[in-house]
Amino acid sequence: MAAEVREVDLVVIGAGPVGENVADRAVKGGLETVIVENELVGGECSYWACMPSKALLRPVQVLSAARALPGVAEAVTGDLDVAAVLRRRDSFTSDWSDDGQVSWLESAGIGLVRGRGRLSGEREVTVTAEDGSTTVLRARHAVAVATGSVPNLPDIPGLYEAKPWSSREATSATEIPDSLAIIGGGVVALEMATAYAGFGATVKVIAKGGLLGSVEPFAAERVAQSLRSQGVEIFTDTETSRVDRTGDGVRIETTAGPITADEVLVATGRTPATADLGLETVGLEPGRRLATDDTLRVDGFDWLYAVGDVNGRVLLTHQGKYQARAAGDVIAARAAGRPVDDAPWGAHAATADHDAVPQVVFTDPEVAAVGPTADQARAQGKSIRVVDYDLGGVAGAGLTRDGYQGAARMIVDEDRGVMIGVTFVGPDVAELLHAATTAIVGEVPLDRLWHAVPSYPTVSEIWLRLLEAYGRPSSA
Ligand SMILES: Cc1cc2nc3c(=O)[nH]c(=O)nc-3n(C[C@H](O)[C@H](O)[C@H](O)COP(=O)(O)OP(=O)(O)OC[C@H]3O[C@@H](n4cnc5c(N)ncnc54)[C@H](O)[C@@H]3O)c2cc1C
Ligand SMILES: NC(=O)c1ccc[n+]([C@@H]2O[C@H](COP(=O)([O-])OP(=O)(O)OC[C@H]3O[C@@H](n4cnc5c(N)ncnc54)[C@H](O)[C@@H]3O)[C@@H](O)[C@H]2O)c1
Repeated sequence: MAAEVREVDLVVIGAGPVGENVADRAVKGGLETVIVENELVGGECSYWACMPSKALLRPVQVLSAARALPGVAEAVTGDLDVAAVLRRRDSFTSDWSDDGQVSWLESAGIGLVRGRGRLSGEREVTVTAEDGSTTVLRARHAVAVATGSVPNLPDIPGLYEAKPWSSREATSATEIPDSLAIIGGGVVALEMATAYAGFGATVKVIAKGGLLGSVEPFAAERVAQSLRSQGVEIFTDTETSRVDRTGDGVRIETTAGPITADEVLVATGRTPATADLGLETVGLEPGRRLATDDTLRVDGFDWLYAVGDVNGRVLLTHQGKYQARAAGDVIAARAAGRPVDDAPWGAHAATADHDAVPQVVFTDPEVAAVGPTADQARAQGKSIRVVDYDLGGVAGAGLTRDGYQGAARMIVDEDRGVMIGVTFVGPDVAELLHAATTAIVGEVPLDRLWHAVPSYPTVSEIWLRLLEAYGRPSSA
């Protein structure tokens, strides 16, 4: 069967949140654009990651909040209705149908070609559909790779054969096992430990190092304490040497002794999805991340872009979509010969990837952080001052729940008089984060920040307390 050949301005491989946004911006910039998708339009985030995981976590957090509030606690007499929680989760994944997202592609003027896309030479992508038919897509201007990432499976004897869960099975489960062991101590591990413990499963976390390595240690410690208080067993600095599926579950040999459970979830990070992408046809090594400049153009190419998880810059949906806006716009600008604004903080540069990446870990308590931790800032050679404050001491926090426990840290760059990093840990801190991101990106001087008055009595009063603890610069 002869391959169909099509020529368009831009070919995007991967219709996750990032690929969709690259395509949308490029179409808005005047480019004829086709997107290639092998599974579901919407990608990992929509069906097996952000959306279903947060849909699983929210009821657990709400129940915990209700139980912490006298007058409300008395009204909550039962446990979670797990079947109802799973049904609500299904609605967020549209029952794993991408009809809605396909309609959106159509309305946005983006062409869709279903199948596995592989580079087959300069500016060329060959798509193999499920029925084996092929389409050759030739790009007049650019190819953008937005194929995301795949879970790591560590080389532990017996693990592959034991058919462990990945985050896909954990986020799409239709039944909750009585017990779940989790290998890994990162974000996926602790969010899923929170959800499954909330559903009544016995959860054991096996981390080869510490927990939540990317956040301030005091925040990770509070999450660990809370999980332990819910009955989650946490083994840190624990190596796994073997995994076997037994008649009634799994048996995991570790340096802390054997651990048994009905299921085992492996949450040990992710690898850029470049193994089967035809990278060798353009002189690149398969399996590696595609390193880019700040306009998301792959180093050494003038037509190849890599956006989102696949470039390994930041593995977060919102940051990938931020990159996508820059990439779609710059591809369109370069194609039309319009000026490119790739200076730091310019319209075509993903500068925030380096200095101002916000992330919320939706555990209970939540961790919300942006910018470097104190250790990271010191390692960067910055002259910093660290300001800590007890979040539970803020009037709004006390109103939010009785015995509110939380902490806040602000990191100030003493040479510039601006904050560069903020961490909150506590119930419902997620929505506090954007104010911090705004102040960091805007490089708002601390003496001006005193004029941004938080409403009373909200949790946002933490900003005033942090500034007071630092001291008003003009009155020093
Ligand atoms: C359990 C979990 C929870 C998460 N929660 C959050 C969260 O709360 N907030 C957050 O910001 N981030 C979260 N993340 C991270 C987030 O999911 C990713 O950063 C995001 O999905 C990256 O988007 P992407 O478009 O780059 O890749 P993906 O979403 O992985 O999309 C890539 C798409 O490309 C397709 N594809 C791959 N190869 C090919 C090919 N050769 N041909 C055609 N199509 C191809 C795939 O099928 C997929 O649809 C979570 C991740 C996990 C695992
Ligand atoms: N709320 C959110 O923003 C959110 C939620 C989930 C996932 N994510 C993103 O998805 C990505 C993947 O999450 P993740 O938790 O899988 O990765 P991660 O990088 O957060 O954590 C990986 C964990 O696995 C451990 N590990 C690595 N190799 C191991 C091995 N061989 N044996 C045992 N343990 C090993 C590490 O020590 C670490 O604790 C992250 O980059 C994260 O930012 C974000």
